[in-house]
Amino acid sequence: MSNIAPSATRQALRICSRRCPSNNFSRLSPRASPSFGHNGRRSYVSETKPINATVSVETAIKADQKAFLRETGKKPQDETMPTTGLSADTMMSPSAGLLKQATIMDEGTRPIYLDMQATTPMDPRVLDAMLPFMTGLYGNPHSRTHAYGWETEKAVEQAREHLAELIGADPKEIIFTSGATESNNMSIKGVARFFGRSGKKKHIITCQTEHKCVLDSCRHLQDEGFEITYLAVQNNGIIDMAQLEAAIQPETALVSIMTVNNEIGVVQPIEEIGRLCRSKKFFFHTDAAQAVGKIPIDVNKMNIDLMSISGHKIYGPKGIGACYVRRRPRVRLDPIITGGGQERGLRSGTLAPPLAIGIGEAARICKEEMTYDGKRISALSKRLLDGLLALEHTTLNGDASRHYPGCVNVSFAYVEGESLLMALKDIALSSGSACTSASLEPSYVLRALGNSDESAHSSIRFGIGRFTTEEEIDYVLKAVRERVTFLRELSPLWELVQEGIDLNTIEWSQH
Ligand SMILES: Cc1ncc(COP(=O)(O)O)c(C=O)c1O
Ligand code: FES
Repeated sequence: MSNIAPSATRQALRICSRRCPSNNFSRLSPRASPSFGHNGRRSYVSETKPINATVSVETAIKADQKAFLRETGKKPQDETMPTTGLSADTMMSPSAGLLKQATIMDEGTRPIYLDMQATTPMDPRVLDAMLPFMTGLYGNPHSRTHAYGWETEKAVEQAREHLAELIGADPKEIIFTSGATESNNMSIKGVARFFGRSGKKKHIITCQTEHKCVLDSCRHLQDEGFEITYLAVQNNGIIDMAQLEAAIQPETALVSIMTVNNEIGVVQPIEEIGRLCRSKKFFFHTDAAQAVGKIPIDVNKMNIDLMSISGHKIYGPKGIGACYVRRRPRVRLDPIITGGGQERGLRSGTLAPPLAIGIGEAARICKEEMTYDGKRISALSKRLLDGLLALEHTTLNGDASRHYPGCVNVSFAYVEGESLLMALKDIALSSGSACTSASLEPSYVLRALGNSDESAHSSIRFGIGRFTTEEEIDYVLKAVRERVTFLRELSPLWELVQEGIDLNTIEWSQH
């Protein structure tokens, strides 16, 4: 096996040792984790094999890098990073050892990953749980006549239990889907179509800062004759409860308001919304893709009737999600995918057991480690935010206290966000949600907060997660400070501001 073969185990060691001050590699000994050599052959690291407990991560990474260079004969990084101006030597220096080495396809050094709202890296423990179901345990969980089916079904049902435990639900209320997009479509279109059939319940309330998949589901329902209220948000990104109450009609069938916003991290008053919906006797759906596993959620305490969950936002696999659908009082909905009647008839089709088991394991770990992760992420977030706000003309977008700390969205006045992203190529960041980052339009979420186009254009989202380290935050702070200063010095507007000129008083001539 190649010395530098990528493997879940080696990643696990790096990740764990970063989190544990004792550097005790053996604490999280992975079970049989596969390694993939360059020849593509698989081998397993045994569970009991002793792991060198004295090697520091830094040394391990550097040794890996050396082996990589020896084996491939490659230069560490060809020439320079054009936008950072860092030479290959600098990139490989001990301080730049933070830049992770790629574990796939000889990619060389990789940016620091701070885009946790787009997706999270899979926890190696999740991969360990999934692997047997991608190899020997390949039964169809819906097969009732033999052990292959039974063993897979048992594992899938255990995964369902883990998900249910994380949100205080009954396992029977968990429906596996392909992700939060499908869960949102299923909840909103499903409830609307079921109750809209009578012609009496054809009104839905949502909010302008929802994820595109919620807004788009609502647009489709508008085409089918439903009336939708898109609530505005206040300047802090939170909805106004009085406005929500005022929007209610006798025809209202559903309210859909997200728990944590994916662009600015604000947390909506879910418990209050749930109480209001229950008292008015219509259903409450929440897109909790960015909230589940990160902040405590209890579907009963919060009177949530439907909830969307995504696997890849909680250190699980992509392509799997879940929808919580309340049984008492029973939520009725028209299924979108029909056929064999799996998943209580709400989502037909053979389940993907490795993915379902993966999201279940991810949920189990989240429940167990939420307090620990929460404390770490809050401390890192404070360090980052304090450092960023120490730069002049820099502001946090969204409410500072009703806020999930792992999502920090900041506007840097007089700097163009896309230029800053380009200048920060050694850090994986985004100026908004992954699905809209292809377009250079200013974020509709920031616009809904009342931000100007300029402010929305100068915003960057920093996503902190389970495996982010203090060293990474410090690297990011230093890089942002240097490059914001550099870009501002190029800006004529910044020069005017430095001269004490109020830009609002300037009359720009038109050509
Ligand atoms: C708030 C929110 N809802 C829904 C989604 C879509 O989730 P999935 O990728 O699982 O379909 C995302 C992910 O981008 C999200 O952040
Ligand atoms: S080695 Fe310390 S937590 Fe994993």
